Amino acid sequence: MVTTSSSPAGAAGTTQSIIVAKNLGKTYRSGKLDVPALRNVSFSADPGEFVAVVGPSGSGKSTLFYVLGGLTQATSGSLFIGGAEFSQLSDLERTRMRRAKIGFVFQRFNLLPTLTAQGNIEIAHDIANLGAAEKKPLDQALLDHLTDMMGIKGRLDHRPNELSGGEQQRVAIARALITRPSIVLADEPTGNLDTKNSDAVLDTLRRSSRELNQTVLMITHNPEAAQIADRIIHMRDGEIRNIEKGTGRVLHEA
Ligand SMILES: Nc1ncnc2c1ncn2[C@@H]1O[C@H](COP(=O)(O)OP(=O)(O)OP(=O)(O)O)[C@@H](O)[C@H]1O
Repeated sequence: MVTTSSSPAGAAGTTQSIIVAKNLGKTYRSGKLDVPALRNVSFSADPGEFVAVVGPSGSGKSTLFYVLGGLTQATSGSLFIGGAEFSQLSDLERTRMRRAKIGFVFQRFNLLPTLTAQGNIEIAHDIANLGAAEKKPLDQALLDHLTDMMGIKGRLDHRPNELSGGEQQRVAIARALITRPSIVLADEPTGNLDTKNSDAVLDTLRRSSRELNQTVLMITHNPEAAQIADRIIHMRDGEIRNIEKGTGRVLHEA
Protein backbone atom coordinates (compact mmCIF):
# COMPACT_ATOMS: atom_id res chain seq x y z
CA MET A 1 0.00 0.00 0.00
CA VAL A 2 1.08 3.59 -0.56
CA THR A 3 1.54 5.45 2.65
CA THR A 4 2.20 9.09 3.50
CA SER A 5 3.67 10.61 6.58
CA SER A 6 0.15 11.23 7.87
CA SER A 7 -0.78 7.54 7.67
CA PRO A 8 -0.18 5.08 10.51
CA ALA A 9 2.77 3.43 8.76
CA GLY A 10 4.33 6.86 8.14
CA ALA A 11 6.82 7.69 5.40
CA ALA A 12 8.96 4.80 6.58
CA GLY A 13 6.52 2.57 4.69
CA THR A 14 6.32 -1.15 5.29
CA THR A 15 9.30 -3.49 5.47
CA GLN A 16 8.68 -4.50 1.88
CA SER A 17 8.36 -0.97 0.42
CA ILE A 18 10.40 -0.65 -2.75
CA ILE A 19 10.25 3.17 -2.75
CA VAL A 20 10.51 5.19 0.44
CA ALA A 21 10.71 8.97 0.05
CA LYS A 22 11.22 11.00 3.21
CA ASN A 23 10.84 14.77 3.17
CA LEU A 24 12.24 15.06 -0.33
CA GLY A 25 13.01 18.59 -1.45
CA LYS A 26 14.37 19.86 -4.74
CA THR A 27 15.27 23.46 -5.44
CA TYR A 28 16.43 24.56 -8.87
CA ARG A 29 18.71 27.57 -9.19
CA SER A 30 17.55 29.79 -12.04
CA GLY A 31 19.98 32.72 -12.38
CA LYS A 32 19.94 34.29 -8.93
CA LEU A 33 16.58 32.82 -8.11
CA ASP A 34 15.87 29.65 -6.15
CA VAL A 35 12.89 27.76 -7.55
CA PRO A 36 11.52 25.22 -5.06
CA ALA A 37 10.05 22.39 -7.16
CA LEU A 38 9.56 19.77 -4.41
CA ARG A 39 8.90 20.39 -0.73
CA ASN A 40 8.75 17.76 2.00
CA VAL A 41 7.51 15.00 -0.25
CA SER A 42 7.05 11.78 1.75
CA PHE A 43 5.44 8.58 0.57
CA SER A 44 6.21 4.93 0.09
CA ALA A 45 5.07 2.29 -2.38
CA ASP A 46 5.13 -1.49 -2.30
CA PRO A 47 5.88 -4.05 -5.01
CA GLY A 48 3.02 -4.50 -7.46
CA GLU A 49 1.40 -1.16 -6.64
CA PHE A 50 0.19 1.22 -9.32
CA VAL A 51 0.51 4.85 -8.26
CA ALA A 52 -0.65 7.81 -10.35
CA VAL A 53 0.72 11.32 -9.78
CA VAL A 54 -1.53 14.19 -10.83
CA GLY A 55 -1.39 17.94 -10.38
CA PRO A 56 -1.42 21.20 -12.32
CA SER A 57 1.42 22.27 -14.58
CA GLY A 58 4.45 23.29 -12.51
CA SER A 59 3.34 21.32 -9.42
CA GLY A 60 6.54 19.24 -9.42
CA LYS A 61 5.42 15.97 -11.05
CA SER A 62 8.30 15.74 -13.53
CA THR A 63 10.80 16.78 -10.89
CA LEU A 64 9.55 13.94 -8.68
CA PHE A 65 9.91 11.57 -11.64
CA TYR A 66 13.52 12.67 -12.21
CA VAL A 67 14.40 12.41 -8.53
CA LEU A 68 12.81 8.95 -8.13
CA GLY A 69 14.56 7.78 -11.29
CA GLY A 70 17.93 8.97 -10.03
CA LEU A 71 18.20 11.31 -13.04
CA THR A 72 18.64 14.27 -10.71
CA GLN A 73 19.43 14.51 -7.01
CA ALA A 74 17.09 15.82 -4.35
CA THR A 75 18.47 18.83 -2.48
CA SER A 76 17.05 17.61 0.84
CA GLY A 77 15.43 14.55 2.38
CA SER A 78 16.18 10.95 1.58
CA LEU A 79 15.13 8.39 -0.98
CA PHE A 80 15.41 4.65 -0.51
CA ILE A 81 15.04 2.37 -3.52
CA GLY A 82 14.95 -1.30 -2.61
CA GLY A 83 16.39 -0.42 0.80
CA ALA A 84 19.43 1.48 -0.51
CA GLU A 85 19.63 5.22 0.02
CA PHE A 86 20.23 6.88 -3.33
CA SER A 87 22.27 9.80 -2.00
CA GLN A 88 24.74 7.41 -0.36
CA LEU A 89 25.57 5.74 -3.69
CA SER A 90 28.38 6.81 -6.01
CA ASP A 91 27.45 7.99 -9.53
CA LEU A 92 28.42 4.58 -10.91
CA GLU A 93 26.41 2.68 -8.28
CA ARG A 94 23.42 4.93 -8.95
CA THR A 95 23.66 4.28 -12.67
CA ARG A 96 23.85 0.53 -12.07
CA MET A 97 20.92 0.64 -9.68
CA ARG A 98 18.89 2.63 -12.23
CA ARG A 99 19.65 0.15 -15.02
CA ALA A 100 18.89 -2.87 -12.83
CA LYS A 101 15.82 -1.68 -10.96
CA ILE A 102 14.05 1.06 -12.93
CA GLY A 103 12.32 1.07 -16.30
CA PHE A 104 11.38 4.39 -17.91
CA VAL A 105 8.48 5.17 -20.24
CA PHE A 106 8.27 8.66 -21.77
CA GLN A 107 5.51 10.60 -23.50
CA ARG A 108 7.49 10.78 -26.75
CA PHE A 109 8.31 7.03 -26.84
CA ASN A 110 12.05 7.74 -27.48
CA LEU A 111 12.54 4.74 -29.76
CA LEU A 112 15.66 4.58 -31.92
CA PRO A 113 14.45 5.15 -35.51
CA THR A 114 17.04 2.91 -37.19
CA LEU A 115 16.26 -0.17 -35.09
CA THR A 116 13.31 -2.51 -35.48
CA ALA A 117 10.81 -2.88 -32.65
CA GLN A 118 12.67 -6.01 -31.52
CA GLY A 119 16.01 -4.18 -31.70
CA ASN A 120 14.59 -1.35 -29.60
CA ILE A 121 13.48 -3.80 -26.93
CA GLU A 122 16.71 -5.79 -26.94
CA ILE A 123 18.89 -2.71 -26.61
CA ALA A 124 17.56 -2.12 -23.09
CA HIS A 125 18.80 -5.60 -22.18
CA ASP A 126 22.22 -4.87 -23.75
CA ILE A 127 22.49 -1.59 -21.84
CA ALA A 128 21.54 -3.27 -18.57
CA ASN A 129 24.41 -5.72 -19.15
CA LEU A 130 26.95 -2.91 -19.63
CA GLY A 131 29.34 -2.91 -16.71
CA ALA A 132 27.26 -5.53 -14.87
CA ALA A 133 29.42 -8.01 -12.94
CA GLU A 134 27.34 -10.87 -14.30
CA LYS A 135 26.09 -10.67 -17.92
CA LYS A 136 22.59 -12.05 -18.28
CA PRO A 137 21.27 -13.68 -21.46
CA LEU A 138 18.18 -12.12 -23.05
CA ASP A 139 15.08 -13.59 -21.43
CA GLN A 140 13.40 -14.90 -24.58
CA ALA A 141 10.39 -16.25 -22.65
CA LEU A 142 9.80 -12.80 -21.13
CA LEU A 143 10.19 -11.14 -24.55
CA ASP A 144 7.55 -13.53 -25.93
CA HIS A 145 5.26 -12.92 -22.96
CA LEU A 146 5.56 -9.12 -23.16
CA THR A 147 5.11 -8.85 -26.91
CA ASP A 148 2.15 -11.22 -26.67
CA MET A 149 0.58 -9.26 -23.83
CA MET A 150 1.05 -6.02 -25.75
CA GLY A 151 -0.22 -7.34 -29.07
CA ILE A 152 2.97 -6.37 -30.94
CA LYS A 153 4.32 -9.83 -31.73
CA GLY A 154 3.54 -9.46 -35.42
CA ARG A 155 5.19 -6.03 -35.59
CA LEU A 156 8.63 -6.84 -34.20
CA ASP A 157 10.52 -6.49 -37.50
CA HIS A 158 9.04 -3.05 -38.18
CA ARG A 159 10.83 0.23 -37.57
CA PRO A 160 9.16 2.89 -35.39
CA ASN A 161 7.98 4.95 -38.39
CA GLU A 162 6.03 1.89 -39.59
CA LEU A 163 4.14 1.61 -36.29
CA SER A 164 1.17 3.53 -34.89
CA GLY A 165 1.73 5.76 -31.86
CA GLY A 166 0.07 3.19 -29.63
CA GLU A 167 2.25 0.39 -30.99
CA GLN A 168 5.36 2.53 -30.53
CA GLN A 169 4.42 3.18 -26.92
CA ARG A 170 3.80 -0.53 -26.31
CA VAL A 171 7.26 -1.26 -27.76
CA ALA A 172 8.64 1.38 -25.39
CA ILE A 173 6.89 -0.33 -22.46
CA ALA A 174 8.26 -3.74 -23.51
CA ARG A 175 11.70 -2.09 -23.64
CA ALA A 176 11.18 -0.79 -20.10
CA LEU A 177 10.07 -4.21 -18.82
CA ILE A 178 12.55 -6.56 -20.53
CA THR A 179 15.09 -6.09 -17.74
CA ARG A 180 12.47 -7.05 -15.10
CA PRO A 181 12.75 -3.73 -13.26
CA SER A 182 11.16 -3.53 -9.81
CA ILE A 183 9.92 -0.03 -10.63
CA VAL A 184 8.44 1.43 -13.80
CA LEU A 185 8.35 5.22 -14.05
CA ALA A 186 6.02 6.50 -16.75
CA ASP A 187 5.85 10.23 -17.56
CA GLU A 188 2.60 11.04 -19.41
CA PRO A 189 2.71 7.69 -21.29
CA THR A 190 -0.64 8.37 -22.98
CA GLY A 191 -0.08 12.08 -23.64
CA ASN A 192 0.42 11.60 -27.39
CA LEU A 193 -2.25 8.94 -27.93
CA ASP A 194 -5.91 8.79 -28.92
CA THR A 195 -8.42 7.13 -26.58
CA LYS A 196 -8.16 3.63 -28.04
CA ASN A 197 -4.37 3.52 -27.98
CA SER A 198 -4.33 5.23 -24.62
CA ASP A 199 -6.58 2.51 -23.16
CA ALA A 200 -4.33 -0.22 -24.59
CA VAL A 201 -1.24 1.38 -23.03
CA LEU A 202 -2.94 1.83 -19.65
CA ASP A 203 -4.15 -1.76 -19.77
CA THR A 204 -0.59 -2.92 -20.47
CA LEU A 205 0.84 -0.94 -17.57
CA ARG A 206 -1.90 -2.12 -15.22
CA ARG A 207 -1.39 -5.75 -16.19
CA SER A 208 2.39 -5.57 -15.91
CA SER A 209 2.11 -4.22 -12.41
CA ARG A 210 -0.19 -7.10 -11.44
CA GLU A 211 1.37 -9.94 -13.42
CA LEU A 212 5.03 -9.02 -12.96
CA ASN A 213 4.64 -7.52 -9.46
CA GLN A 214 6.12 -4.21 -10.58
CA THR A 215 5.61 -0.90 -8.86
CA VAL A 216 4.34 1.51 -11.51
CA LEU A 217 4.44 5.25 -10.91
CA MET A 218 2.64 7.12 -13.66
CA ILE A 219 2.47 10.88 -14.11
CA THR A 220 -0.65 11.98 -15.93
CA HIS A 221 -2.74 15.04 -16.66
CA ASN A 222 -5.72 12.82 -17.37
CA PRO A 223 -7.97 12.26 -14.31
CA GLU A 224 -9.67 9.28 -16.02
CA ALA A 225 -6.31 7.59 -16.64
CA ALA A 226 -5.31 8.20 -13.01
CA GLN A 227 -8.33 6.22 -11.84
CA ILE A 228 -6.75 2.93 -12.95
CA ALA A 229 -4.17 3.35 -10.20
CA ASP A 230 -4.42 1.83 -6.72
CA ARG A 231 -3.58 5.25 -5.27
CA ILE A 232 -3.53 8.73 -6.71
CA ILE A 233 -1.05 11.30 -5.39
CA HIS A 234 -2.24 14.89 -5.85
CA MET A 235 0.54 17.47 -6.05
CA ARG A 236 0.38 21.25 -5.88
CA ASP A 237 3.21 23.79 -5.48
CA GLY A 238 5.75 20.99 -5.04
CA GLU A 239 3.86 19.34 -2.18
CA ILE A 240 1.72 16.25 -1.82
CA ARG A 241 -1.69 17.68 -0.97
CA ASN A 242 -3.70 14.49 -0.88
CA ILE A 243 -3.53 10.78 -1.61
CA GLU A 244 -6.77 9.08 -2.66
CA LYS A 245 -7.70 5.58 -3.65
CA GLY A 246 -8.11 4.82 -7.36
CA THR A 247 -10.44 2.20 -8.77
CA GLY A 248 -7.52 -0.06 -9.80
CA ARG A 249 -9.45 -0.83 -12.96
CA VAL A 250 -8.70 -0.13 -16.60
CA LEU A 251 -10.99 2.58 -17.97
CA HIS A 252 -13.32 0.71 -20.22
CA GLU A 253 -12.92 -2.72 -18.65
CA ALA A 254 -16.14 -4.76 -18.77
N1 LIG B 1 15.65 22.86 -14.82
C1 LIG B 1 14.89 23.73 -14.15
N2 LIG B 1 15.39 24.93 -13.75
C2 LIG B 1 14.65 25.81 -13.06
N3 LIG B 1 13.36 25.59 -12.70
C3 LIG B 1 12.79 24.43 -13.08
C4 LIG B 1 13.52 23.44 -13.83
N4 LIG B 1 12.69 22.39 -14.07
C5 LIG B 1 11.51 22.72 -13.50
N5 LIG B 1 11.57 23.92 -12.91
C6 LIG B 1 10.49 24.58 -12.15
O1 LIG B 1 10.13 23.69 -11.09
C7 LIG B 1 8.71 23.71 -10.88
C8 LIG B 1 8.15 22.29 -11.06
O2 LIG B 1 8.34 21.89 -12.42
P1 LIG B 1 7.94 20.43 -12.96
O3 LIG B 1 8.38 20.36 -14.38
O4 LIG B 1 8.44 19.41 -12.02
O5 LIG B 1 6.34 20.48 -12.87
P2 LIG B 1 5.25 19.54 -13.59
O6 LIG B 1 4.18 19.35 -12.57
O7 LIG B 1 5.90 18.34 -14.12
O8 LIG B 1 4.74 20.46 -14.76
P3 LIG B 1 4.13 20.00 -16.21
O9 LIG B 1 2.84 19.28 -15.89
O10 LIG B 1 3.90 21.31 -16.90
O11 LIG B 1 5.14 19.14 -16.88
C9 LIG B 1 8.15 24.72 -11.88
O12 LIG B 1 8.04 25.96 -11.21
C10 LIG B 1 9.23 24.78 -12.95
O13 LIG B 1 9.21 26.06 -13.60
